[in-house]
Amino acid sequence: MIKLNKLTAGYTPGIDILKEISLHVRKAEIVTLLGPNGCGKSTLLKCIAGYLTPNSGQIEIQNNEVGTIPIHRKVRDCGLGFVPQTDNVFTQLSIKENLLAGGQFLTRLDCRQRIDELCERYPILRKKWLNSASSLSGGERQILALTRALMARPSVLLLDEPSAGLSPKMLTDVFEAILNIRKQEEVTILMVEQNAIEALHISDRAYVLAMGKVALCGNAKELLNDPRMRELYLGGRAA
Ligand SMILES: Nc1ncnc2c1ncn2[C@@H]1O[C@H](COP(=O)(O)OP(=O)(O)OP(=O)(O)O)[C@@H](O)[C@H]1O
Repeated sequence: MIKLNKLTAGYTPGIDILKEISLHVRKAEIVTLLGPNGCGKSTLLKCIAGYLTPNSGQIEIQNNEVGTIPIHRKVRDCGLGFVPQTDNVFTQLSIKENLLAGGQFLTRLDCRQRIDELCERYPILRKKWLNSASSLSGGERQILALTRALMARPSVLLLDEPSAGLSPKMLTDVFEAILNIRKQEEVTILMVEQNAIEALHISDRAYVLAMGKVALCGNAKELLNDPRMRELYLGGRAA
């Protein structure tokens, strides 16, 4: 579903942030990208999403090479949904307007049906329907961001730190929503997370990046108990 082959990318000519990264995410898997600050996790998502063109290597979504396709076409034509870490909702717009923006490539009827379907799942959206998104709590805003991305029925969802800034209770709610999205939509999910232990508990597999390279990868439950994981990333903490 997502396949990267020796992906190399950076922001400045001659300086590679990502160095020959190869990874894959199978259909309906949840895979988490972990690693210390600045190792390139968000850069990797930006490359897959189409904000950054790779210097070399291949990016496949649903077996199609998409390395040079810009984000709006990936969303419209390639089944991509992307929830960035910041600015992931239009705070000046209402909940209704945010969802309509997410459904811009749908027909009017399909858009209305999709909104009904998602509001049934997340009643808070209907409850605050005409309120501005800026009035939502952090957790509610994250649910809106996820829902807006789901409007286009993506087959692949990229999530950049969905738990950033959330309280433990909200983190649990958002991670539960992510698990439900996988179940209900059969969507393939690649997410970047700093809350490693909690993220590993809801993931199938994980990759740990260090200095722009894959340092470790494997089954999420096994990684939780892998001493190399503790050494590399958890600062010696037990999982
Ligand atoms: N727009 C940009 N222009 C130039 N350099 C950038 C840009 N965005 C990120 N970088 C640099 O790329 C490197 C990787 O950053 P990135 O945000 O991908 O790391 P990260 O692993 O997601 O970090 P964090 O966990 O702190 O969010 C860092 O050295 C960062 O300073």
